[in-house]
Amino acid sequence: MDHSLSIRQLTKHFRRRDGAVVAAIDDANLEVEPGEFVVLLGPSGCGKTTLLRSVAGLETPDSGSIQVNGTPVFDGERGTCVSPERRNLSMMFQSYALWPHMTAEQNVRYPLENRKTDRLGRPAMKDKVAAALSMVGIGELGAQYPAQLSGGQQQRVALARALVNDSTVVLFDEPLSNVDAKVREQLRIELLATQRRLGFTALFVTHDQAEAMELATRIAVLDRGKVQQIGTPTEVYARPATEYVAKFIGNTNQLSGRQRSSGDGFETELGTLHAGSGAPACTAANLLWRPENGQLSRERPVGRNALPGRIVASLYLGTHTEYLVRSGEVSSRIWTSGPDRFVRDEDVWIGINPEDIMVFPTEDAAVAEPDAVRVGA
Ligand SMILES: Nc1ncnc2c1ncn2[C@@H]1O[C@H](COP(=O)(O)OP(=O)(O)OP(=O)(O)O)[C@@H](O)[C@H]1O
Repeated sequence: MDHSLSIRQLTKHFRRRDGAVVAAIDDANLEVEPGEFVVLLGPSGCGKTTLLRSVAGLETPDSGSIQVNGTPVFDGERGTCVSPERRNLSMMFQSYALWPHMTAEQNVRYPLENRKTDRLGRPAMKDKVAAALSMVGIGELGAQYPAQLSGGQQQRVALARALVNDSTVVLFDEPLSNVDAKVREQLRIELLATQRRLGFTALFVTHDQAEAMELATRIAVLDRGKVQQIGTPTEVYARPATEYVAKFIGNTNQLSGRQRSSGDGFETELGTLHAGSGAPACTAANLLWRPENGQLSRERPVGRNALPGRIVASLYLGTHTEYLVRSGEVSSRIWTSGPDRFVRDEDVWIGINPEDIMVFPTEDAAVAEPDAVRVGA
C-alpha cells in the first residue's frame, strides 16, 4: 500500500532581507502511513510551518520530492509541482481563515464549490455540509457568521471545512493555539476522536510538547530544518536520539562525565555515575536524567547511582512534589509521587537507576555504536 505522505530529501532555503540565507528545511525525510497522526514538533523557527506549507503546495521547495497517496505532487528533479487545489488534501490554519462575510454553512461549502473535479449537485452539497457541521458538534450553528461564534465554535467550523471534502490527508497548522486552555483540551480530545472515527491521515504542527504527546501516533522533532528524530511519544521521551530531543521533550537534569580509565562508569563532579548497557561507548558525555527518575532517600541507596545533596526547596503540586536538591554547584529537580516527605536543609541521597541515565557523547570520541540504540539518530 502507498504511504499517505512521503517526503524525501526535502530542502527549502529563504533569503532574509539582510541577505542571510536560512535553511528552513534541511534534507527532511518523513513517511506517514494511512490513518497515522503525525505531529511536527519543535521550537519557533525550526521549519515546521514551512514543511507543512510545502506539502500543501503553498511553498515551493528547492529540491527533494513529496508524494501524496503515491502521487508525486512535487519533484525538484523532474520539475513536478502540482497546484494546492489538485493535491487532494485539506489544511486547517492557526487563524482558522474563515471568511467573515460568509455564514458557517457557506464557509464549509466553499471547498465543495471550488472543487476542480467531481463537482457535486446542490442537494448533495447541502447534505455534505450538514453532515460535516453535525460531525463537529455544531449542526445548529450553520446560519451564524464567524463574528457571532466563540473561538471554539469557529475552530469547529474550520475543522468541518477541512473535513467536508473527504480528504484522506488533512494538514493542521497549530489549529488549537487561539483558544483558551480548557476549550483547547476539549477540542484536542474531540479532534483525536474524529480523526480515529474517520480514519484520515493527519500531519499536525505544534510547538507544544504536551499537545504532541497527547495527539501523535508518531512525533517528528525538528531543529533548524532538520528532522532530529521520528518516533512514538514513548520513544522520543524515553529514548531520545539526541541531547536536543531529550531537552526539548520533558525536563532533564544534567552532569558532565568522563569515562573512568577502568571503563566502569563516568566520573562526574558528584562521583561515579553508571549508565545502562545500551549506552554508547565514549570518553566524555553529558549525562541526563529525568526528574521523575530520581528517587530521594535518607539512607544511601545501594545497587544504583547515588548522588548526595541537600533539599533547598519543595513544591507540592497535587500529583507529585517537586524538590530542588543542591549538590555542590549542581542543582537537580526531583519529582516524587505523593505529599512532601523531606524538609528544607535536610541531607538526602538521589538514587538513579543506570537505565535511566541518558548518555550523549560530547566529543567526536564516540568509540563505538551502541548495540541497543539508546543514543544516535
Ligand atoms: N518568507 C520567508 N522569508 C524569509 N525567511 C523565512 C520565510 N518564512 C520562513 N522563514 C524562516 O525560515 C525558518 C523556518 O520558519 P517556519 O515558519 O517554518 O518555522 P516554525 O517552526 O513554523 O516557527 P513558528 O512556530 O514560529 O511558526 C525561520 O528561520 C524563518 O525566519
